[in-house]
Amino acid sequence: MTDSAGAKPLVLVAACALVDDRGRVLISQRPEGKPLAGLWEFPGGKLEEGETPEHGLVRELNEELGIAIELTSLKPLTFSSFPYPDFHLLMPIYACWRWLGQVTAKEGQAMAWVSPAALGEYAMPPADEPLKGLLPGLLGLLLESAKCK
Ligand SMILES: Nc1nc2c([nH]c(=O)n2[C@H]2C[C@H](O)[C@@H](COP(=O)(O)OP(=O)(O)OP(=O)(O)O)O2)c(=O)[nH]1
Ligand SMILES: [Mg+2]
Repeated sequence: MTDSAGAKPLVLVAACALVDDRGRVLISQRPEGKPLAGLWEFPGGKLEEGETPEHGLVRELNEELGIAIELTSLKPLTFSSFPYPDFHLLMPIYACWRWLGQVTAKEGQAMAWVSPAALGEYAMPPADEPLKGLLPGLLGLLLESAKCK
């Protein structure tokens, strides 16, 4: 097996589908100079040492978007596990319907609010490809089964 256990570092990234009152999700474009530049992703980033996924995501969304989120507003949605050439990505993805403040591109990134059904029109990292088809149904299920808003 080429992708044997322990061969590559495991990188933990937490990401979030922020959902607005029209049911659209926020994606942002990875800037020039970063790996996977130009691709559209869910806001979030690498966890720091000792950080839980929820705390890391609250920090990242504040840094990247200037918003404040309560830990309990982050609803686990699904995850991605993907073998990049240099590392293995493990990325829990949350959904969030509630935040404080105006969503602002703090790092100059391009942003778009898109219908979950239209995610297929955007070029996203390979780790996100399976999510495109899953998200509309998963968000609907989560909304039906829990008080998310
Ligand atoms: N945030 C995010 N990262 C993703 C997604 N899909 C995906 O493969 N990734 C990968 C790209 C990167 O290898 C990694 C995130 O790393 P990053 O460098 O953007 O992390 P960061 O926001 O902490 O940025 P930095 O401080 O390291 O510059 O996860 C996604 O939907 N959202
Ligand atoms: Mg990031």
